[in-house]
Amino acid sequence: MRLAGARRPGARERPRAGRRRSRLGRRRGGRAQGRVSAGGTGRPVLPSAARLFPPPPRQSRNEACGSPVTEFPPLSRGPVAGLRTEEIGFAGLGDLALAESPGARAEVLARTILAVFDDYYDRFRAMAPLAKAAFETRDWPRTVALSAERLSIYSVSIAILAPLLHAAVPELGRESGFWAKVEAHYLGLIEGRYEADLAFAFLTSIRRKVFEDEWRPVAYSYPAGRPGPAAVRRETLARFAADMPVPAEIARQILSVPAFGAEWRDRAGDERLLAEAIGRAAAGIEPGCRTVRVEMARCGFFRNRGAYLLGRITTPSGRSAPLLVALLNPPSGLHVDAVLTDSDELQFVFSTTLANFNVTCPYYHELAAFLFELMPKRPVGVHYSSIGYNHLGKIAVMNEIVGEQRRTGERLGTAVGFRGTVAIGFSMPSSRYVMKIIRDRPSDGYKWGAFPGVEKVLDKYRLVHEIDRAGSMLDNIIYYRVKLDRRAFAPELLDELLAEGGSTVSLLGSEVVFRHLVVQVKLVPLPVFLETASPEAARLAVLNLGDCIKNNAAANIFNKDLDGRNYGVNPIGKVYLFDYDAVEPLTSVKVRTNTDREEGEEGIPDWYFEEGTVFLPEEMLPGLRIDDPELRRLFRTAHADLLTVAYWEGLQRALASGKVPRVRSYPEARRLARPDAAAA
Ligand SMILES: Nc1ncnc2c1ncn2[C@@H]1O[C@H](COP(=O)(O)OP(=O)(O)OP(=O)(O)O)[C@@H](O)[C@H]1O
Repeated sequence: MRLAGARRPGARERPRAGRRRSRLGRRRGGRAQGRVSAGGTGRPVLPSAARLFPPPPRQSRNEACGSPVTEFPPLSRGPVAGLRTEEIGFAGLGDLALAESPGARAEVLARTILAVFDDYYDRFRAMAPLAKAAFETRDWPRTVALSAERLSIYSVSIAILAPLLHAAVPELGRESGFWAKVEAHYLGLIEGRYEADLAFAFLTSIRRKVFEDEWRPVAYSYPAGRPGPAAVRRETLARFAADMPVPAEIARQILSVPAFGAEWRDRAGDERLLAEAIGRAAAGIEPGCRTVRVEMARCGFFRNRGAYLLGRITTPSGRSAPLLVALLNPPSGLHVDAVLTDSDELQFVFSTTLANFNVTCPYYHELAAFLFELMPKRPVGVHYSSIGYNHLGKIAVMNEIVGEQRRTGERLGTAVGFRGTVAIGFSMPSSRYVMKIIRDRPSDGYKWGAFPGVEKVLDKYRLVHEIDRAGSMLDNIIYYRVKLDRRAFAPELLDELLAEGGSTVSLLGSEVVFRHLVVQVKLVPLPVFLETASPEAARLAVLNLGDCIKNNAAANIFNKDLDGRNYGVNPIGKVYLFDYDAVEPLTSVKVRTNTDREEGEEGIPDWYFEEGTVFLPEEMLPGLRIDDPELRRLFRTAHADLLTVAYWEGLQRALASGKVPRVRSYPEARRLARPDAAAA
């Protein structure tokens, strides 16, 4: 971590944790240089000149619809309401007493695990219709609760069942061949099911938990006995065809796909506007085309206060554009808010930096494949995660990384950019991912006093995975007990991993075993990006950096290490925070100013001695590592509010009172132009 707003490492004093008001604790030389302090800082602060009622937080430039940001959740998860796993686990295991042979016991165990999986999967699937109903009835707290429950239900089921199995089936730990028997029975039981791969992944998760075993990607081929891909695809996508100009009738059919049970504000008007938008997109990809085909996923995508319909527009020459219809349901009624037809814009709506979608379609492979066709710049594994199949996404991502390595023969080496003091980042040159581990101890240059330990840092990464990342923080996939081929590592990296992360990394024959491994999508670290970017791209990145900081804040996430090195730029120019060891709830931060100063003890401001994180917004700019004076000016002008106490305190008040700012996920310009738009 680095100090927010800090100069280059070494250029300023490191704040000490827990500094108190004391003559011994004061700094010499007048002005303290601390922008954000993990411990205390101190010097007098005059009553702030901040306005009592600051303007509401500005909406981010790169976003535009309506998804409320959830509040900062506690680190520990509560039980999932109504989960029957424990009940089922006990009931199933009762039959073990009757089963005498190892084969019979293995079968009972396989059936028990499958019953728990079925319970989990039933509940998981029930959540999408519930999310749809919550959207229709505007039950927003329910929507947020469902989204949180959906994220945790898989791991909670496993966490409950694994110790039960351990206690009830002692031979699990003793007899090495017993698990193979369980697996063989289980495979027989799930054969032919559509969700067999998910069921199998569930078994391996249980196995990993029971054995505290190393983790290995589940390579499970499509099981036979369920509809083949073509048949399923026909069921997954609805198809429409029309002559140009596109008639409103086509739009009517598209809007009927999820059969919304809510009152429309002006359905006929929406049908007309949607048809026009489709026609414009078709003409855009093939000027003068006479006909158009539209394929729509036969489901609704629900997230926070929004619902989305997803499809593709194809012209006679075979050119195509994605189609995303964004709907809102405010008290004035259900309506189409925006229509998007650009892949990069869709990519942002489907970003895993936002909450997952609840999707009313069970065919997750076909949906993930369709999403990949529409947004090919994102790895396919990430598409599974964006529709809530995080575990399959996790497997797909690991398979992709292993596949990338086999295909390119590249080796894992230290990631491009600054070496972290807390983490070691590594990747392959053409990989789409970065992996990292947390060091046993921070390296020189660590600025935050006592190191809280590897687990506490991982907790922060887990926390960010579990919240709505407000379109501004990368998701983290955390693997436990994963092993990778030793030959994939550059020797210097391997030496560093073993030396600096010995409690996490070890060698096991030809494998490197990790107790934890964080994987994120690879970005270009901001300072590296700015070194080579065109002036236009650099300007956009600097503007997006400000938006990113604002969206972090709207999610109640404050990165006290406000240093440009912790932010990265993706292929479509968006900026995200990727380093989480210095994140804190914004509501716990003390926002202070240097400009208004009370007479304090020997000219030292009171905040210098305050406990906790003290943040001086006016001093944040130097730390962002925007070296070009023109770009710095641009940031200062476009994001002047970020440099004020009023902005941050206003946001803190909004968060504290539950008035959580909305995060928008598509550009304002894509909203449908209506005569009543101002009123909406
Ligand atoms: N998602 C990512 N995309 C690209 N590079 C990354 C990513 N995550 C990490 N890196 C690289 O790995 C390095 C270390 O990662 P990270 O910033 O998380 O470490 P850290 O020790 O927490 O940093 P700090 O010392 O600022 O606390 C980064 O400086 C960057 O070069």
